[in-house]
Order: sequence, then structure tokens, then C-alpha cells
Amino acid sequence: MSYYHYGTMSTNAAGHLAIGGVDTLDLAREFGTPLYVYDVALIRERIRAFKRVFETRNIDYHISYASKAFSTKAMYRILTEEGIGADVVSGGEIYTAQSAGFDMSQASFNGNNKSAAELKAALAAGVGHVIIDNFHEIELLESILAATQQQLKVLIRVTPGISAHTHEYDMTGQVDSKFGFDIQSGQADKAVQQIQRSKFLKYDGLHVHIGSQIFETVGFEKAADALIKLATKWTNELNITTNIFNVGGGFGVRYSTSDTPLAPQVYVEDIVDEILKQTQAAHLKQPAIWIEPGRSIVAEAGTTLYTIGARKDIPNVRSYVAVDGGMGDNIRPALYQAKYEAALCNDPEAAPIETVAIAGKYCESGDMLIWDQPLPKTVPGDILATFVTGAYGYAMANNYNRNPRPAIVFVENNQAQLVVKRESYADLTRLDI
Ligand SMILES: Cc1ncc(COP(=O)(O)O)c(C=O)c1O
Ligand SMILES: N[C@@H](CCCC[NH3+])C(=O)O
Repeated sequence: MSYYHYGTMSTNAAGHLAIGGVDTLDLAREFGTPLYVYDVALIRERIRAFKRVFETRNIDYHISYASKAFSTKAMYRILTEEGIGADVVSGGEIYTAQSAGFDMSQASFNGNNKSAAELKAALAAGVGHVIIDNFHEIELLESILAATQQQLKVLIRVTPGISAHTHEYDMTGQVDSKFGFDIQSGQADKAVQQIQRSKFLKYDGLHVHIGSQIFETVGFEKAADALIKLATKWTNELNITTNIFNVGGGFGVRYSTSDTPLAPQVYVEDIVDEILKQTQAAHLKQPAIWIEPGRSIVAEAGTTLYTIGARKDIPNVRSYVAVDGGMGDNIRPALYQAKYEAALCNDPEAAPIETVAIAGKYCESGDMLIWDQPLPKTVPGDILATFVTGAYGYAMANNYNRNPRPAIVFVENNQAQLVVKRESYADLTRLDI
């Protein structure tokens, strides 16, 4: 096997890469490139594996898909079909979820600087919980709710002082973070007391998220411990009950051979068992456990198809093979030095004959998708697939160099369905005056 098979990926009878039973060369021909292709069966499988962790333990739970990883109407429709919730982080995500008919009582709203307009939109939409991040937000919510005399259930986001082993930009649980209330200095205690005094804010639980693309369970266990200690202290000293422990997301996925994550649900099993053990030992009421995974639900389900164009060979240095996309559809290599792997769609099993660098088409030297990809002989017009582009790919896509953003196709049971159209040049100038 010369490429790692994710989900329903296979080499079909024609020897081509197929996803969901659909030939990727047919997809490229019909929908053009660059093209994001999502393996819907794999998305469903990931969601169901998370659900099983809770259902086999018979505990109260909620899965809040972190929609920042991939927020489109089609994705919110899958969440509805699978019966899970969503976490949103902006007015735009609220709007997208609502437009897809998503039940907003199953949504939570996170963010370190929610505006008054966004908070009002969340309330008007009937968002189930707001996850409060800072003192400014408590005051803002108080004044908004006082005007309408509404009540709102809230979680408090805390930073437990944990440095997760991941890229610096992907850490969020350390003391020196822009997110959440610090536990050590007593900010979290002050926040819960302020919320307790409010007529409108109803404290429902704690939230922690230590970072993203994490491979070890120890960080999650430490975060769970921190929540339990805090909840126990608040029960004993302030008579405050914590109904919900939201332990965030961040479960790592396999982008390349150097990644060796556990199966996503194993992280959750570990956290859940730790919480159950510790809450029993501390004689706390058994809380509902919430998780907020994004990447682990959608990353491996996404593949990007590109058409190969120019080639530059620098003797004794490197060969560049350029594709028709790049940092506009996948900024992660430029931003985090993220590693990807690729295969040729017309013969993904072919033995490599050389190692090349896969360059994007953008006017930046840093616009490189892969620095060292073994490949068979390629010619202009060949279709190349890069794997694991389902999270923070389209979500972070941009129009740099005035390139339109690619289309998105969902494949499942041998069928392809266009779920986001390719941007046109007219779309690019639509807001220009
Ligand atoms: C608050 C919060 N929840 C959930 C997530 C989802 O993380 P991931 O996509 O790594 O699961 C993030 C992103 O890191 C986040 O900031
Ligand atoms: N966008 C980041 C993750 C940030 C997660 C959001 N807090 C990535 O692609 O890895």
C-alpha cells in the first residue's frame, strides 16, 4: 500500500483513487479542481464512535462539534441527522447553523471577544449555552439580558495552567493564554460568584479546552482533575453545583507517518473514566460530560484534489511540482509547518520514482503544501490528492491573489453531491464598490 487509506478510500477496479465509492478522476472532471471531497461515512463513523463511549457507560452527555473546523450548512445538516450538538464561535457560524435549520438549543457559543451584536444574535437564535470567557462578557450579557428580562444558562471557561504538547499556536490551556478565567489567581472564583449574584445568568457548569492536535491523554486527565478540584471547592465553600463538565476537544489525528494518534474515542474514554472515578471519590453529583471535538470528526474525512501544472527542476537541489491551489485552500503548512501526504489519483499505488516538493500557485515562497513527497512520474494535467484536509482547510480558506475558493463535494454510497459551489470571479468582486 503506497498511501494510507482513510475511511472509505480505496483503489478501484480502474486503479484510480476512489472515495465513498466514487472515482476521484470523475470528481475532478465533473466539479473541477481544486476540490474538497468529504467522505461522509467517515464523519458519521467518528460521531458514532464518540456517542458509543457515553452510551455504553450510560451517562448524561453532549457532543458539541466544534464547527470552526468546518462550518457549512451541509455539515450542520449531518449533525442534525446524527443527533449531536455544535459549538459556534461567531455570528457567522450562528447564521450558518440557523440557515441549515440546526436546532440552536443544541448549540453552545464560545469565544474570547464576543460582541454585543453576536451575543444578541445568539440569544435571539435560542442558543442553549453561552460559554463565558471573561469579566467584560459577564457585564455585557447582564445588560443585554436585563433589557429583555431573559435568563441564560452559562458555562465558565477556565484555563487550568496546562501546557499541552502541540504547536505553540494550538495551545490554549496554559496560564498565559487569551482564553478563559485563570484558576490559580482566583479569577474563576470571582467569576462564578459574580454570576451567582446575577438574576439573569444561570451557572450550569465548567468548560476547559487545552489545545488542538494533542496525542497524549495526560493533558486531558490533568484538565479533568483541575475541573473536579474547582467544582469540589465551589460545592464545599460556596454551595454551588456544577452540572456540566465540558472538557473541550483537541484530539489528534493522523496527517502523516510521523503522527501516531490514538483512535479519537480512546481519548474520550480516558477522560470520562477519570471524571467518573474522581467525582465519585469527591462525593460530587455525577455531572453531564460534554466534549467539543472538531478536527477528529472531519479532518481525515477531507481530501483535496488538485491539477498538476508547472514543474521546476533545480539540479542537485530540488524539484518543484506546482498545483492549482495552495495556501488559499490550505494555509496550515504555512501557518503551523503542518505535514501532509499526497498520492496521484490515476495510480495511487504506483511505486515512487522521485521525491518532489509540492508547491502552491500563490505569490509567496512559503506557499508550499508538501516539501518531500515521493511520487511516480507526473505530467501536467495529472490529478493529485492531498489527504486529511477536512479540518481548518475550507474553514481557513481565503481569497489571496484573488483566487476563488474551491467547491466542496460530499461523497457517500457511490454518490457525489455538490454542497458548496466554487466561487466565481463575480463572487470576488461582489462587495467591491
Ligand atoms: C474552545 C474550543 N473548543 C474546541 C476546539 C476544537 O478543537 P479540535 O478541532 O482540535 O478538536 C477548539 C479549537 O482548538 C477550541 O478552541
Ligand atoms: N486552526 C488550527 C487549530 C486551531 C483550533 C481552534 N482553537 C489548526 O488548523 O490546527
